[in-house]
Amino acid sequence: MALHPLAQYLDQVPDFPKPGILFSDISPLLKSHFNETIDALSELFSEEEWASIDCLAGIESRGFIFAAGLAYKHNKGFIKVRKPGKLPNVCASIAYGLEYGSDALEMQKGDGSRVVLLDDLIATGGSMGAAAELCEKVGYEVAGMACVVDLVALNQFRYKDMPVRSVIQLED
Ligand SMILES: O=P(O)(O)OC[C@H]1O[C@H](OP(=O)(O)OP(=O)(O)O)[C@H](O)[C@@H]1O
Ligand SMILES: Nc1ncnc2[nH]cnc12
Repeated sequence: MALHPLAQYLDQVPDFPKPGILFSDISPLLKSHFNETIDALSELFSEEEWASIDCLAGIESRGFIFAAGLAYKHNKGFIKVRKPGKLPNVCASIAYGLEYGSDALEMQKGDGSRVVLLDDLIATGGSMGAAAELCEKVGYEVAGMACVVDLVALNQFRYKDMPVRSVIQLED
């Protein structure tokens, strides 16, 4: 598959934040092509799908940027999936591993809304998987998952047979 034109605005940084990690930095993309990136994420879902979605859930911190942009574009609510110790009235938390470490995510109680989970990038799928599990644990229905960049070599991630949709697929 041809590389999406927005891929040229990613900066590939070797050995960050740890030796051996090739970090895909979205900073140039955010600075010059934010609207185009939100539009490309939006097109990953059909009009019918958007009509059936209640909220966008962003995974702290880079996921917040895209979930908030899409929430505004589609006039939907925004839900925070936060790192530990930041949210009051936490309903549940979950520990997970990611490409360069481990962490935990926390959420407040859900209300049965249908949510789409958003992040900037999927590497091992640890963060997205934990967030999806947590959404269901606190009482949301996961209607979809999406990110800007999929590091395809690092994951074959599925949550309950649901793929993570992505704008840019980086093969290596
Ligand atoms: O698929 P995975 O192996 O889980 O890696 C992907 C996650 O790693 C990064 O988050 P990070 O925890 O570095 O937080 P940040 O968004 O605050 O930079 C990125 O934003 C994803 O959430
Ligand atoms: N290689 C990578 N680049 C940017 N963010 C990441 N999060 C996890 N792995 C990453």
